[in-house]
Amino acid sequence: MRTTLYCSHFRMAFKHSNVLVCAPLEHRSIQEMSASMEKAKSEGADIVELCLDSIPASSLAIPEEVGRLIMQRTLPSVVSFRLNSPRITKGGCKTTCLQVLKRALELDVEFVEMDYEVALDANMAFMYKRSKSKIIVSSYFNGERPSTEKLGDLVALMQSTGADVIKLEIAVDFITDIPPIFTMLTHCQVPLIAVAVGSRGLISQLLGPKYGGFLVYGSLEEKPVPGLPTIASLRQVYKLEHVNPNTKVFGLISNPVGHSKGPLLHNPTFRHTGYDGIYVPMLVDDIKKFFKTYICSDYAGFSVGIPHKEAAVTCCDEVHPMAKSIGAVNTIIRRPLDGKLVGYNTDCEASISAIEDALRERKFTGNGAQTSPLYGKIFVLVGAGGAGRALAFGAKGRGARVFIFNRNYERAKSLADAVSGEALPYECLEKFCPEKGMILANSSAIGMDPNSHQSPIPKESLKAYELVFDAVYTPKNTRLLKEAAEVGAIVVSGVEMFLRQALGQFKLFTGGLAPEGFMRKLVLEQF
Ligand SMILES: O=C1C[C@@](O)(C(=O)O)C[C@@H](O)[C@@H]1O
Repeated sequence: MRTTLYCSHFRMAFKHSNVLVCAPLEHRSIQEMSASMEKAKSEGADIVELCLDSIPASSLAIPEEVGRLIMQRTLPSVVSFRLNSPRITKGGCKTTCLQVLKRALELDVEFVEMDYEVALDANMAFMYKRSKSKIIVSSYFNGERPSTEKLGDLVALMQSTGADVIKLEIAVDFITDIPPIFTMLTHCQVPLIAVAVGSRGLISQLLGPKYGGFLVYGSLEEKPVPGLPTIASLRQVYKLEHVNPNTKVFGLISNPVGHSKGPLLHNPTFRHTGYDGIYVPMLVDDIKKFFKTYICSDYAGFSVGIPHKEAAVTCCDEVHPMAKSIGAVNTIIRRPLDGKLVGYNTDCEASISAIEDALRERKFTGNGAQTSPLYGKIFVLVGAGGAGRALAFGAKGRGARVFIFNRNYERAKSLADAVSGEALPYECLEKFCPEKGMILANSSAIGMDPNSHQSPIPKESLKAYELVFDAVYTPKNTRLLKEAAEVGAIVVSGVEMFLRQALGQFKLFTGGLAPEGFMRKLVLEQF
């Protein structure tokens, strides 16, 4: 009880309310660590972890240097020296470990963190009982997926060492390995830090405050760590101080996922509209397994990105007729009424309306206000994945003649058959020019960061097109769009499609209206 009270008082002492953001600092020298502490402070960290085992023992002068670092700290600190941690490849030296921790305890640094094995050392227990420092006792699992029961037993043992805070770090291979960590956080009676380590572990940090985690780790802007959010994103994008046990979780299921601007758009919009939600990137390998694992009603809605849009159809209990005919879902809602997963496609209307508006606005000479400017046009589509399907069905629905080019011809053929279009071998794209003034739409990932030097088609061939659209939105101005503009075509950026599909999603997520002006302004600022 004393500990719990202490910890909540400790948290309240911070300017950022109930969520502590901790920057773990791993460096080869005390000087670098000191400099990083200043950066962490300026980026908005509440606390730093001085990971002293990351400094080679030969260059670690204890007690002088370590003492100086602690005494001159400019942020509350955790001094850690782990024998069993992801940082150490050869295994740390126990003598050095004990000397470092002893020095930190003598100086009453705010927190001292040690491995469970070290905490069992009678000498150490004696020392930490005489210090004002709070003790974090930690355990690290690599390769093993401990069950919730095993974790529970371990926490009890760790607690019996007199720990004030327990820390569990579990290396995960898949996002579906994370839920036992959330279960532990929810049920644990002592202050607990429980995190999944690795690139698939990100949501264990972002959702930690929902489940009552003691703190959240964030990396420095200049030293990103896979699976750790940057401190800046925690402060400016996710604003975890708003997250509470009732917060609804929305996520982008995609692989890769890091390129997405979705979190930058949906999170501020939730706050702007007063909706209690958080939108997080979910690096998913197996979408079926994902939905079998994340069954809680708090996981209220999802965007679906590459390469999962087609497989997503089979994960839903119900699919909107338009998404069904397209054969791709980019939005899934867990219907509050009965918990059923319902799939939609907001890509189709988003992309086609963006193209139509650009034609109407800039060039269209008219075939009647009621008719789509795509009517009767040749619509050349590159790519036949989930986004390609939405474009092909949309264009066909507007009366365009659809031609599909895809590296895998069979996929192009099957989509072409579905929209009564024509599939052609990818190699023919360059010379394809049955008439001038065609529409070109790239739905493949060609040209997406980090491959922004690529384009699906040579510049010379673009002269045959009146309008060129690129579903890629990172970068905003892809090579394809730059070259299309240079040859005089109307260009429509994937950013416009991204915004419009997100507007549709936001309505489905919240059951309310999407503030279009606010979201458009955000998108313009972000890109
Ligand atoms: O294609 C996209 C883009 C997206 O995957 C993203 O990058 O945020 C989100 C999806 O909903 C959408 O259909």
